[in-house]
Amino acid sequence: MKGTKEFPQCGFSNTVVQILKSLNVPFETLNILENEMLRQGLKEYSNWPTFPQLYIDGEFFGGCDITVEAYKNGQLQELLEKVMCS
Ligand SMILES: N[C@@H](CCC(=O)N[C@@H](CS)C(=O)NCC(=O)O)C(=O)O
Repeated sequence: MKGTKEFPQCGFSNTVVQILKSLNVPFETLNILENEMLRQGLKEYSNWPTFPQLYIDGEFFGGCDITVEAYKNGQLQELLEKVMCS
């Protein structure tokens, strides 16, 4: 993401952080603004051109829009429950 969970530096990144915090799930963040190699490398790895990028259980889930949509329709909560209980 851009910034950290303590100090998001972009509104899109902040939105995803707030969703994860509201769901009370453990998560870590990496600040791509501090690492240009990570910034470019993650875009290639996920084949996704922007940040934030949410990974759940090591798998790319989506950016901000996808996360918000999945949160609203309950799919995000469902997936997180599955992953946390496995
Ligand atoms: N629609 C995107 C919004 C995120 C976005 O547009 N991020 C831009 C601007 S903060 C970005 O990461 N651009 C590539 C870059 O800065 O390397 C989403 O759903 O995540």
